[in-house]
Amino acid sequence: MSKPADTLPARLSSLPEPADEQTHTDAEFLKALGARVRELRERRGMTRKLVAREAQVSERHLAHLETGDGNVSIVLLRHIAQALGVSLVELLTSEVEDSVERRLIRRFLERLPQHRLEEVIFRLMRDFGHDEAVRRKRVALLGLRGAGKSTLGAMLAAELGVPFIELDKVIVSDTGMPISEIFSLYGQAGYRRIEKQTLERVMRDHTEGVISVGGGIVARPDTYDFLLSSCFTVWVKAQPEEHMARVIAQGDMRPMAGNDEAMEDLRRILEAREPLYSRADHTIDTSGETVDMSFSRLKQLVTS
Ligand SMILES: Nc1ncnc2c1ncn2[C@@H]1O[C@H](COP(=O)(O)OP(=O)(O)OP(=O)(O)O)[C@@H](O)[C@H]1O
Ligand SMILES: O=C(O)C1=C[C@@H](O)[C@@H](O)[C@H](O)C1
Ligand SMILES: [Mg+2]
Repeated sequence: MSKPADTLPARLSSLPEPADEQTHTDAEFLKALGARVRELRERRGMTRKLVAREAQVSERHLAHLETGDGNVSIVLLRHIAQALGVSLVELLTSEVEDSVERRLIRRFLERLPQHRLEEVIFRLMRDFGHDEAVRRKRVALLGLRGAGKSTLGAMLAAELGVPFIELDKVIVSDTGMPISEIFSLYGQAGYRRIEKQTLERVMRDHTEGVISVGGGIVARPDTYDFLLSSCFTVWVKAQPEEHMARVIAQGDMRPMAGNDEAMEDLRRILEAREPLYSRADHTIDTSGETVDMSFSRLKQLVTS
């Protein structure tokens, strides 16, 4: 049997009834939500009229919401969030619950134009996606054909006593088809899809190693960003004429066969990929160098 209220200890009898307490908490919540909407709107320099128009709510309704007097539907709240350029979750999360650091980062990102965000993601992934020490244990060599990735990569792996993985060769062995056949069957897009999956698997399987990747890996931004954020990357570079001479000297007469048109193609590809290859952690220009000279520079770069 329950005790009458007047016999309850003073501490308990002074507490609000559960129903009153709920009403109080709801009112607090609506007030905080309203304040947040207003703050976001003002931070964006948007008038109430503009937000109301974009969210398709009446200005009066929005004013009520901002003062904590209106209890809007979830659908309207979603429209308001969209008009303010935030997610529903962000709208509902009180900044008080956030650390100062998170708030600063969010404000900084809000001020950045959309086109800079991709670069921010890349840098965050590269610098914080993996522990820097872990990332440096996997060295990836990239660059055009004939750059010296296989030659220098094998030497470096032997020197460091780690496995040497040639991504193109792993793909050939997995699929049982030469690269040219994969290209003609599945196209470049198909090859890049396989390349992405293979790279992800190689990264899962190897916490250390030297990896040589195909020159075209830069074609797919997500694969390339993943590579840059998972490995210590070195662009092995050479002059176009030298790329051509080395490939021909190897007896590789694929599309590059010594003619002016192929040379022109090579120059064009190198030029187009230059800004992408330059995103690697380091570059070594092997032009006019012997293999030993380039190797000792690579070794120093990786071990310093
Ligand atoms: N300084 C140098 N550094 C590296 N390789 C050099 C250098 N000078 C000459 N070479 C020669 O260039 C060739 C480079 O071929 P390698 O197969 O290593 O290139 P790759 O970047 O792996 O090309 P691919 O993309 O076709 O696999 C080798 O025959 C190597 O001996
Ligand atoms: O540079 C390129 O575009 C390519 C290089 C090869 O390693 C392969 O990845 C493929 O043949 C494409
Ligand atoms: Mg190679």
